[in-house]
Amino acid sequence: MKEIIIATKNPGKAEEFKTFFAKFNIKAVSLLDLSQSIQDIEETGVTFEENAALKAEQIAKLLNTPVLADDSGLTIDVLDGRPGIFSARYAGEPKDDKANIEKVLAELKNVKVTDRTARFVCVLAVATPDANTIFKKGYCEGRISVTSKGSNGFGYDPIFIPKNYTRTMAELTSDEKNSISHRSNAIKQLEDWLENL
Ligand SMILES: O=c1[nH]c(=O)c2ncn([C@@H]3O[C@H](COP(=O)(O)OP(=O)(O)OP(=O)(O)O)[C@@H](O)[C@H]3O)c2[nH]1
Ligand SMILES: [Mg+2]
Repeated sequence: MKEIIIATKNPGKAEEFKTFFAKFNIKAVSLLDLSQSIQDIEETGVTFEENAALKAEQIAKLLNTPVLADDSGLTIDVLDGRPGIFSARYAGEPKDDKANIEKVLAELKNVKVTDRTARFVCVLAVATPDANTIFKKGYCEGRISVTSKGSNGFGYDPIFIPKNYTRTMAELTSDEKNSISHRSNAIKQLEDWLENL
């Protein structure tokens, strides 16, 4: 079976990549699966693209093999796009999904339902040792709920209601999330590349 390294230490993302790539008969191996410990890559970029490239290119160089990285986040219109590239650590170090959710809900406390529009963004970068890095971008439109609901998924899923749904992303099954998510919309654009892997 073909394999690809996914430069992530986020177990929620890793699980989603394994499910997507199994459909292409490709085994997705995350940094959590490797026996050697890999240092954290500093995400010093100012865009999703820059951070995805930093992760993919540094790990591709280290392992001398093609590597895919995902930089993603939630952008909320009334917060001028925050938390954006800072989504993982919006409430500070260490990374804490629950604290991030509480911070967002507090910031949107007095914001009415129609003004709570937001979207998830996912940028994938594929780095190979001897070719230019390629990028694909996917979105998922929706709005921020008033309370946190559901226990599937990760991150902000319990407070994100996708467009045309009444349940939060964390109340959807993983198949439902994977059919509409920002990550699946980005991966769909990689299909040709995956077929030639
Ligand atoms: O509810 C969510 N459903 C999703 O599907 C999703 N995708 C991204 N996010 C948020 O954005 C951060 C990414 O930051 P990020 O790209 O730097 O990843 P990360 O630091 O978690 O892991 P790594 O891949 O860098 O190792 C994550 O931690 C989450 O807070 C999501 N939240
Ligand atoms: Mg990160």
